[in-house]
Amino acid sequence: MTDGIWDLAKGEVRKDVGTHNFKAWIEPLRYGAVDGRVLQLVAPTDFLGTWVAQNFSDVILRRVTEAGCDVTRLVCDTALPATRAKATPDEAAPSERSRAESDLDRRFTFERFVVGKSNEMAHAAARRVASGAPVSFNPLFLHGRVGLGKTHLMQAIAWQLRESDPERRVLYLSAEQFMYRFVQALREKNTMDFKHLFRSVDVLLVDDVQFIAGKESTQEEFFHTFNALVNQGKQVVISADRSPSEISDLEERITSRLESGLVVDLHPADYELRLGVLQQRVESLGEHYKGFAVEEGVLEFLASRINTSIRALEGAVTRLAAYADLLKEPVSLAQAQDVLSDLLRASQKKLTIDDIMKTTCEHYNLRMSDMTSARRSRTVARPRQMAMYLAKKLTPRSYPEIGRMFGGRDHTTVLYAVRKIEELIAAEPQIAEDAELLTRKLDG
Ligand SMILES: Nc1ncnc2c1ncn2[C@@H]1O[C@H](COP(=O)(O)OP(=O)(O)OP(=O)(O)O)[C@@H](O)[C@H]1O
Repeated sequence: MTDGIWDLAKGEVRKDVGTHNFKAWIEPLRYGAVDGRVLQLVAPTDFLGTWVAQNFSDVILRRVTEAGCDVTRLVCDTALPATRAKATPDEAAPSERSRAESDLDRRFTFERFVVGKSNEMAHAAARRVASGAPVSFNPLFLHGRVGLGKTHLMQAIAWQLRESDPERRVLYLSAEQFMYRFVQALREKNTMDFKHLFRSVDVLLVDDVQFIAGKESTQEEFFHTFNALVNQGKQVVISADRSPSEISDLEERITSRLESGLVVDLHPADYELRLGVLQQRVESLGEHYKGFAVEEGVLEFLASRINTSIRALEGAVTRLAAYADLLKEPVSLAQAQDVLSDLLRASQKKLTIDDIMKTTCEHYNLRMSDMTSARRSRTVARPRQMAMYLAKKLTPRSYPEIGRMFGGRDHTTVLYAVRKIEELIAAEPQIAEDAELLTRKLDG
């Protein structure tokens, strides 16, 4: 490719993005090089480069390809990466790596997000923000343990907002990148540019905000950026691995600011959601690995056994797909257990009898002391038997051990309780439902 092709493509990009965007973001770019199918453009500042890569990649790549140079990825840096052709991915220049990380992931869209009970609130709030309607809660704060879909939802918001209005300035970045850029601006003594650029966005999405806890000047800058945007009625979306009040080393004023909008929790995925994600992954991997299939019961088994994170579920399916590709036949349950044995072991939940007692008490509205007391009234005795039954079913504890934990009871009492509940499950729908519900709650 030559400068000429870039000039040609630029003219078309201008039509796509409008004069305002063109002047602000595209005009300052210089043609760098084409390396394989990677187009390298040179940006005057780091921020501008990130912005272009995040907001205009698609249109630039399309127009350059139409102009005669087939490219599939855009890198926008302040300088040309040194002879990358020979570098392995691990050796690629650091700026190259951080640029790649700053791009939105194509897979993280609403279409590919499976909704279940545990994430429906977060999904609904994200959809609301992504609709682009006037802000009703600011910020939207999403939190949850690792791998439950925070980044996916944040990026889905960014994709949709950009798609519905390419003029809208939507910036997604991790808190770490925010800090990195801020420190760089300090070093290069251009904090004014930094402030101006961050404050001119329409929507700011900052992922993993717990990262800036304890980092004083970054927190300070983040706080001012945040306030400036919220005061102008610009939408802010934040994510973290815990709720604002649980992030230690975060200044009090920031915590209360973060709590001032809508705080939504992504809960660990329940069985149905896990199964839904597995089915979706098998379907989408089937497009790459022709004929990839698993035998009946395999996904149900994995959904019941892998309950750590959705990321772990995805990893499991990817591994099965690679295996099936070698095998050229549907994966059986025994093969899946074998191929994923390490994952299955790591996911085995260490459920305690205390957990079981607690959940059972919550369900029947009893006190923990009722589990170990000598009271025999039906309202207490039946739930206690249920808890014993669950303890036997869901933990490796023996009858005598369970008896000891339930207030020093004899092992025959536990044996009787287990049999009794089994009988009742077969005879009384209400008991069967209780047992099912509690098992789900405890076993993920
Ligand atoms: N509901 C869902 N439907 C489909 N895929 C999902 C869902 N939730 C999570 N995933 C997938 O699981 C993986 C992990 O999700 P994501 O990166 O969003 O997690 P996270 O909560 O941001 O975790 P971390 O804090 O580790 O960054 C991603 O590949 C994502 O696409």
